[in-house]
Amino acid sequence: MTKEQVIVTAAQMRDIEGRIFAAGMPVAALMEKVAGLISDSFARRRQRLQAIIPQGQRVGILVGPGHNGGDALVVARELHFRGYQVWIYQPFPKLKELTSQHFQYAQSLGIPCFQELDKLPNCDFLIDGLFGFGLEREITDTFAAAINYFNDWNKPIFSIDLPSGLHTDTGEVLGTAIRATHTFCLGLWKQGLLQEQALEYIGQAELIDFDIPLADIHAVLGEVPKIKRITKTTVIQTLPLPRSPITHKYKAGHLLLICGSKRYAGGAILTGLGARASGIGMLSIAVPESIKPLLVSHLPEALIIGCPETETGAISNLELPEKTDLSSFTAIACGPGLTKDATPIVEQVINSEVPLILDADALNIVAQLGTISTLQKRQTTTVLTPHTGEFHRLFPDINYTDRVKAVQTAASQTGAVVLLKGARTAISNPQGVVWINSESTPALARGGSGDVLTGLMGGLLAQVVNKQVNIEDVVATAAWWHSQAGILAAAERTELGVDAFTLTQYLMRVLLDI
Ligand SMILES: NC(=O)C1=CN([C@@H]2O[C@H](COP(=O)(O)OP(=O)(O)OC[C@H]3O[C@@H](n4cnc5c(N)ncnc54)[C@H](OP(=O)(O)O)[C@@H]3O)[C@@H](O)[C@H]2O)[C@@H](O)CC1
Ligand SMILES: Nc1ncnc2c1ncn2[C@@H]1O[C@H](COP(=O)(O)OP(=O)(O)O)[C@@H](O)[C@H]1O
Ligand SMILES: [K+]
Repeated sequence: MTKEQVIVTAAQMRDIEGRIFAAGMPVAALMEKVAGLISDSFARRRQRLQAIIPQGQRVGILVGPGHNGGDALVVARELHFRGYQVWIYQPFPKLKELTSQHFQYAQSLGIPCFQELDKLPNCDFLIDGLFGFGLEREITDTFAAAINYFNDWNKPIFSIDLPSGLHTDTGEVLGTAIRATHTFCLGLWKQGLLQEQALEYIGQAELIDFDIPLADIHAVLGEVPKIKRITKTTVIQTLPLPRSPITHKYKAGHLLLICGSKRYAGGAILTGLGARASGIGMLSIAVPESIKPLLVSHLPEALIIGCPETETGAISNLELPEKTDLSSFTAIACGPGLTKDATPIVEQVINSEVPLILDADALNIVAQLGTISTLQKRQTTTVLTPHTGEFHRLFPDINYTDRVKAVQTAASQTGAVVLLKGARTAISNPQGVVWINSESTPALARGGSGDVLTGLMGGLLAQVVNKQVNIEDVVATAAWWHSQAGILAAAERTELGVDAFTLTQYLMRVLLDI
């Protein structure tokens, strides 16, 4: 486990912090260290912003009553000595002791301090140290008004630990919250920063590592924490790289994709292209007979299985080649573009004993058949990849405001690994081990990008399923890879330039970078 993978709640962070202090680290020394690191990072970022804000020397520091405010005051002092024009806004009648001492010292240095909004001078940046992980109740009255006022300034805001007003664990807005352009998360990632509802407030998030001993993290979270961020480390451990020099095509997985209909032919192509990018040894794609020529022209390396079709152009029954049955495949991915008319096909694959990914229409069909009763029958690996709408159809009784809890419940009820898609995709296995994909791009919010993910994941699963890997690690690796391709593509082509086909062309580039 690396520190970049760790995710903590406020209570866990407090316990970890408590152990450090109990071991002898003085609170004031830790605050100095943290604030020094923040000041360095702020100065580096400000330099990068200089092209946009040429003068950029005037900094307003927002100070709260607790140690988040203390951090901010040390940053104020540091920036003052580095030649910035600093002022402080501190409206609270009572401060924690250490914070109060730093406030007194800042005043003695002649840094202007204000309690009222209408007296504040102009500035180029704001640093937000109003509340950190100590915020547990709604912000109201003067303090809420102040936050809204600063948001309206439209200046870059750098938040210390998390944007003031966000709940540390759920990411929900407690009354109102600072809309930061940048967040310096201190020590370990707070769970709230990885929740979708917090995203509009965080801006760019950066972890400030202040050398928390791993032993303290393990003591509080256990040797293997349950909820983690997906990072390159997991991905490198999971990818089927390097390949064995003596492998052959049948050893590198045989994936069966079941997808597409006359109406949704493109979905089948995108799923196939996603699978192609995974490096799969053998790829078979079952589609309705009438779209077979189209698939052949896009994926000449794949075995396209043309199946009999319904009047509506959906697959009516799986007609596999001679001497082949479902057990001939190492994995099956089923769903994109199928339409609901393919119900018998979905029932058939669910009854097989092959590792199975269900997506899109296959999920809607499962919901109609009865999610839990249908999936509990399965003896082998099942992966479900719903977006929020599909999730709701599958699990109408699960509240998904806390997406982490929702995905854990869904996985435990069905015995499947569940991936809940979104801006911050969350993945859980039935035992509640969760991965959160914390780097992505809204460029992916386009029809067809989920089909690419299903193909990619199917291809990975088929290659590694018989090796000693956790299925949730494979699913997480596919999600990470897919998002990184989106990020890379958006960097070169803007957030509007990443259609699903283009996305498939960037998948391989991600691997070159690792
Ligand atoms: N973890 C670490 O290792 C390190 C942590 N560090 C820093 O400490 C921060 C945590 O500090 P913290 O515990 O003092 O809490 P913080 O978030 O500053 O604010 C709580 C204060 O706000 C008040 N308050 C609460 N709600 C309110 C409301 N709605 N409206 C008005 N007031 C409200 C509450 O007062 P009370 O509840 O008593 O009224 C309390 O005084 C952390 O985020 C990080 O920046 C670093 O310095 C070093 C390394
Ligand atoms: N705002 C966003 N930020 C990051 N990723 C997103 C965002 N919106 C959607 N995505 C990703 O894009 C993909 C969309 O999948 P899905 O909704 O199944 O699309 P489709 O069914 O059209 O292929 C998912 O992987 C999802 O996580
Ligand atoms: K803050």
